Amino acid sequence: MRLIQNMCTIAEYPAAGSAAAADYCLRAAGRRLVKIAVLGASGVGKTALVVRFLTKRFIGDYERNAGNLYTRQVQIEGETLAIQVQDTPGIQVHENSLSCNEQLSRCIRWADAVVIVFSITDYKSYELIGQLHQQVQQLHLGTRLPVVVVANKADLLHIKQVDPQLGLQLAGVLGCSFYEVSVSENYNDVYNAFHVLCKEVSHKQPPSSTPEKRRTSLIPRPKSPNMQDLKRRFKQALSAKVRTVTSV
Ligand SMILES: Nc1nc2c(ncn2[C@@H]2O[C@H](COP(=O)(O)OP(=O)(O)OP(=O)(O)O)[C@@H](O)[C@H]2O)c(=O)[nH]1
Repeated sequence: MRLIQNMCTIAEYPAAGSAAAADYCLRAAGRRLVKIAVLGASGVGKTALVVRFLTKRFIGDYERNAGNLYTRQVQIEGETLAIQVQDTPGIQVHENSLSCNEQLSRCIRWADAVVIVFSITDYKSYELIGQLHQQVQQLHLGTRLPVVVVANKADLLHIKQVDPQLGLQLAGVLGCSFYEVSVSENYNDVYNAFHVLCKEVSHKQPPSSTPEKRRTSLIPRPKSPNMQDLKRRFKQALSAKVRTVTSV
């Protein structure tokens, strides 16, 4: 959708180079960077969620998502953080096994935090959560990546297939935070889900150095003059002058 593409899109499903360049720019501006991947089955409202968070607006229809990366700044506990949000293409399930392609694995590895979305109107999307969480853990062995489980489309109670309570229980078992939201009807819950994630990541990261400090460390200090060399050159200059005077 045009609106989405005009927003602060950095790259289409970033190749390692472009994502690294974007990271570099943000970090060079002295901002701490929080990278969030949004995962879930197709049609659960991932793009709608990301766009709602970034623009506060709900837009009904989107083209099928190819995976866009967006950036913006947020205030967390008085500090301005740069955040990047990676929207991912809907995940396909084949015979109950999750096919996690290379793009998706790269995206999970890249992330500092993950939002796993399901729709209360789609039981299969709920069943995917455990598998997605497992993928995240496998790709971040030895670290506990902050994960939020989001149950979306809370406004569609009349066609609900999953009791949001189940989502809450599962999130508890997996050790994740849980938010029940209606992207179409409520901005605050969406904001809170991302906010809590940013806070968790920022608490884990070391504080950033100021841009001023960075700049000074990048510019090499001039070498102190070599006194022996200066003396030698001075003597040479003097003797040349004497020679010129004698020859006159
Ligand atoms: N009623 C209602 N509809 C929603 C809500 N969130 C998203 N939708 C609709 O659900 C449909 C799918 O939303 P998308 O954001 O495109 O879903 P996605 O997960 O990005 O889909 P893929 O690109 O296929 O992965 C769209 O028609 C949205 O308008 C919600 O909270 N309530």
